[in-house]
Amino acid sequence: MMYINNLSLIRQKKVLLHPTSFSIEPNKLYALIGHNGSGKSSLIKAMAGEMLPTQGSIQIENQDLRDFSAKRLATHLAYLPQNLPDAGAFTVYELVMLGRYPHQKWLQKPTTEDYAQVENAITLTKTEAFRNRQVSTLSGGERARVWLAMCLAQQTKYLLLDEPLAALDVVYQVEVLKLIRQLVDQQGLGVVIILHDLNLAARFCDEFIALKQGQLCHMNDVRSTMKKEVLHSIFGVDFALLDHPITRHKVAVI
Ligand SMILES: Nc1ncnc2c1ncn2[C@@H]1O[C@H](COP(=O)(O)OP(=O)(O)OP(=O)(O)O)[C@@H](O)[C@H]1O
Repeated sequence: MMYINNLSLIRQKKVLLHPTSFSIEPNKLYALIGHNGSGKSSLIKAMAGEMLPTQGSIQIENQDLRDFSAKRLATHLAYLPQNLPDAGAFTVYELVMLGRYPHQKWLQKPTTEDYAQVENAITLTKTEAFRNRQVSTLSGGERARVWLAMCLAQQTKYLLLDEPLAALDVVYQVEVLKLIRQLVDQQGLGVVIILHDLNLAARFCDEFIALKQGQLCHMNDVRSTMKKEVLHSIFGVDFALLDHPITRHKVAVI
């Protein structure tokens, strides 16, 4: 389990996150939603240990995040930031292999397990076709899948993904969500994913976590979230709910 205990974030006198408590279970896929600027990236950064809490704490497997070395933390959780870093001259294969770093010993060559996990991550994300290309030469969507492959190669219990679909075409948006759903169901991962598409979130996720002006304003399952009054309370606009054969709930802003 991952526990967020009374966490608040203040930067330059601005409250990014008011005191917030909730927990993340393995075997569940959580959609983190809310307006632009509501604090989603800040919260996920803090959960990844990339932003220090102003107050409160985050615990993973009953230990405070601040007590983990960066390397050991990276064996528990993988974080995909919204703005992907420059991968320099790395090839796709080399970048995905970097995901194995937390499992490797100092100056040790990759093990059979490392090679196997890299192959698996490349296959799952359908990035074989450009495995030997430099990451910098890839399209935005291809690059996003490669960084996801690096996170998967890390083989962690928790995945924290900040808008991983933003650069993907409609086909890959669904492909990636199907893959993440499969990892949750078959390998028991706990995944938090920032999404703006409520229909995709309703189709693939188990729970919604909603922020509004730095406040956790709602956390509940899909059925309890996909209601006009709940969505109105989160986003402040009117929604129509339409029947849809696959998603069960189809949302339209009106
Ligand atoms: N280090 C910082 N110092 C001051 N303000 C910050 C800092 N980081 C974020 N903010 C502000 O905090 C608010 C929340 O930012 P955050 O990136 O968490 O929002 P978000 O919900 O992820 O938004 P989006 O959907 O646009 O990505 C924004 O108003 C942002 O400008």
